[in-house]
Amino acid sequence: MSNQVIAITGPSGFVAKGLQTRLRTHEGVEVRLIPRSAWDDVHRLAAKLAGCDAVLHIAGVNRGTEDEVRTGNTVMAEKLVRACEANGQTPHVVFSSTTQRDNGSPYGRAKLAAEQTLAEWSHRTGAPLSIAVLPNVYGAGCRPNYNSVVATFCAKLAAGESPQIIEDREVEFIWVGDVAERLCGLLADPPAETRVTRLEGCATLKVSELLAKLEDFRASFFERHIVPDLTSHLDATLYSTFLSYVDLDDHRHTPEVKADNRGELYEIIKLATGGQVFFSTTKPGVIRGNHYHTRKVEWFCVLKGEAVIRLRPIHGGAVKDFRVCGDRPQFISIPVLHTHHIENVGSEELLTMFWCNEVFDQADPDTFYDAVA
Ligand SMILES: Cc1cn([C@H]2C[C@H](O)[C@@H](COP(=O)(O)OP(=O)(O)O[C@H]3O[C@@H](C)[C@H](O)[C@@H](O)[C@H]3O)O2)c(=O)[nH]c1=O
Repeated sequence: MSNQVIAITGPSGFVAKGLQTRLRTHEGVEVRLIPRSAWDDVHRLAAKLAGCDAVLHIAGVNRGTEDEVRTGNTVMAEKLVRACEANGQTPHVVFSSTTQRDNGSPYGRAKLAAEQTLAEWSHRTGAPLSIAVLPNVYGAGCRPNYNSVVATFCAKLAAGESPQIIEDREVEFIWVGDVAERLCGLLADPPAETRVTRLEGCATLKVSELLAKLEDFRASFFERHIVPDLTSHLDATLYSTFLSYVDLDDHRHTPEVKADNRGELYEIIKLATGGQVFFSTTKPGVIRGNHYHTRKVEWFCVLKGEAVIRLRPIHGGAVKDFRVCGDRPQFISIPVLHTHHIENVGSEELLTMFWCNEVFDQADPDTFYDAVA
């Protein structure tokens, strides 16, 4: 795609923004944004499109009166064709259509008619045409209360409101980043004949299942302060989408301080599947620990100060010393059934970061006192 001029219609929409984000990484590609105002006059549109190698035609109207939906889809395709004809150009057009193209709704009919207009032009002129059929797209930046249940639910939940299930049907979802990747893939491979590509979503969920997931994200973020299980692509992208709707003022988290005469301890990052990250301060000369675990593993990393970490197998064996200092951070992993402690041997406060594979549970801490030496 290098040295190509690529026009994007509907550039303020979130799918188009996802494409712009992705195309930024392609060196030598010039992206030309076609604003809505250009569509008022075919000659102005033609001037904007002149010299373009490809057009990512993303602009469209998804909701509105029948007339608005027709004008915003079918008539736009007609204007695109006329503008290309006025320029005598045959750019590769990548058109974003919808899985609703076959459902007979005004929107579906308008999209299908737009496809047909473009296909007829492509057939007549030899211009390459790629039609991408998209399921329900979600991602950061999608306007709530418009045409995305994910955006509407995320915005409401993040604002402390309760979304309503209007129709609990199954919906196929695709993440905007995947749409951008797939559309760029089509863009890079102009077809000889009109090509219709159905973009598969990453999951199909009932609206109630989606709401349950997002409600869990809300509770884990605002109440439990824990990162949920993000192992699946759907959950990872839905979670990042949800967080993008959270007011920036709500992104500050203040952990509880657990202080005693040894220093302070803060649990900072808790992960439903990955345990927790925490850190402590330790006063000079003070020892923390002198305990072992039967199932938990921990990693220690001194970030500032000087320390000795000592381990001893509880069923017999010598004490092992690790001298560590913040000037050259190193992780020491602590095996189970090894009693251990950390001693601040420096003259200043010690700052240590820890990871444990379990979130600390006061009712079941798996921590047993046994002095190392
Ligand atoms: C917004 C919202 C939706 N819903 C339901 C209604 C629908 O059955 C389902 C999905 O609704 P939406 O995401 O609004 O839209 P949708 O799935 O009907 O349509 C979407 O699908 C794509 C294929 C189209 O191309 C897009 O343009 C988009 O409109 O969620 C609720 O129950 N509560 C709500 O608050």
